[in-house]
Amino acid sequence: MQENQLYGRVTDYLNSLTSVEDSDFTNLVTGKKPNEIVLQLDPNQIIEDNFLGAKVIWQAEGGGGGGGSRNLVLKVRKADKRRILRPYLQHIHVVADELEQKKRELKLYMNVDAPDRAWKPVPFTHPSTFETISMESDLKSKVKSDLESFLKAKQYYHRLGRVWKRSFLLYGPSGTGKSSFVAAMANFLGYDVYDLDLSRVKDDSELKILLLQTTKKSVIVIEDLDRYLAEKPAGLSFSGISNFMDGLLNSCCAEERVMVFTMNSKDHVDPAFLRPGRIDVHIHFPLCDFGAFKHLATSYLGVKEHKLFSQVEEIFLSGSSLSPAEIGELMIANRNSPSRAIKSVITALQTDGDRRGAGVCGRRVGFDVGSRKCESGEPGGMFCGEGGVPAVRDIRKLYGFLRMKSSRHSSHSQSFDEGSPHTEG
Ligand SMILES: Nc1ncnc2c1ncn2[C@@H]1O[C@H](COP(=O)(O)OP(=O)(O)OP(=O)(O)O)[C@@H](O)[C@H]1O
Ligand SMILES: [Mg+2]
Repeated sequence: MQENQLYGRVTDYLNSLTSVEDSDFTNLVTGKKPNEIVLQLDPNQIIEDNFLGAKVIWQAEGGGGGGGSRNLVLKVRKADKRRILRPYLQHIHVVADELEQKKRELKLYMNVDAPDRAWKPVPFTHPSTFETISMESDLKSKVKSDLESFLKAKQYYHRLGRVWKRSFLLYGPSGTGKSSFVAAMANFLGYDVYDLDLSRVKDDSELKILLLQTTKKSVIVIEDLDRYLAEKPAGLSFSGISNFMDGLLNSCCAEERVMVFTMNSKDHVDPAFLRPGRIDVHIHFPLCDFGAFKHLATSYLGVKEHKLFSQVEEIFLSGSSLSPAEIGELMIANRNSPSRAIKSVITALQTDGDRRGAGVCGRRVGFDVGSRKCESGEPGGMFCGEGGVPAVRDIRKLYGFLRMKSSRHSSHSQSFDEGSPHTEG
């Protein structure tokens, strides 16, 4: 009568294999999340898997009447059995853990004022994902693979005697998608979010305590750090904040933290806060360019081409720009008529957007990985991606910047620099 937990874990593991998708048939069932569809082994279906060079076969055997199968039979060649069986089962446990982590309900913690002075959780239900954020797809893949390699790097960090954390700086004008991107990261990792409001923190020791109270597998976020630092706060010291950023205290008791700091601009921030090691990856969120506009038009209006596009492109090239949030709102408000939506964007670009984009090309769009990139085997520096329009691409190349293709509010080009904050030039 007791559920065999291994059965559930192996089932989750098998349902996640690409070979399920590749097979001639399988079952489709609704998942726990809205609109989620899960592939599920059919009784009598045979699935292949590979592990350490050995082929293994799983067969689900029907358990009569109830629909789902009740037994799973694993077939391994005799010659491979001794070598792979235990590590293979261990591998299934590890993958099942990761899948479980991704399925669990996430929480958003916020630090509250006296008298509690502690984290208060609420369910984290932000719908943002990397798919819903418009951003150069190359950049998006870089961020994803960066996060994935971080997740796998526990031994590596330990060997170096480093705290197992990764820090990101997201910077760019308002409405370019920085906060949405934080939510997308948390959803991607399946991590809880700790949203730290520094203005509610009394002093360095309270900051330390808050850090110690965070749990592993979490994203710790400080929004608008530039604004906070510019106000020259009385309670917190430089070393208090930088120790927090370094996660020093956490080295004894907790790991797997992703730290994210957002800023409108890093121009007036003490470079010591941004040095490699303290911030591993810099991602710039720029205002829209024509490529980003087209991406928004595709997602918000369902329009890939339009006769007004050439006029829009010209306006962008003349130096006008708006944030993805501003353009997105106009598109949502006029979503029933793409022509009207695009005309409203043109009007807004001509009035509110005049010259705002003048710095966009010159100021980069990129994805710079700082020094940490070297640790993961990649050279530090800026990666260059493709733009959407030849003329724009040329300008980007000229400045050596990588531009994000789409953005809505915050989409835009981002620079993802791991390691060297100066890569943006
Ligand atoms: N790149 C983007 N792709 C899709 N939607 C975006 C993008 N950028 C912004 N948006 C939309 O614009 C709105 C505002 O974005 P967001 O709050 O993430 O911007 P922000 O950069 O954090 O702004 P602020 O600096 O003012 O906090 C969100 O509703 C989001 O959906
Ligand atoms: Mg924000």
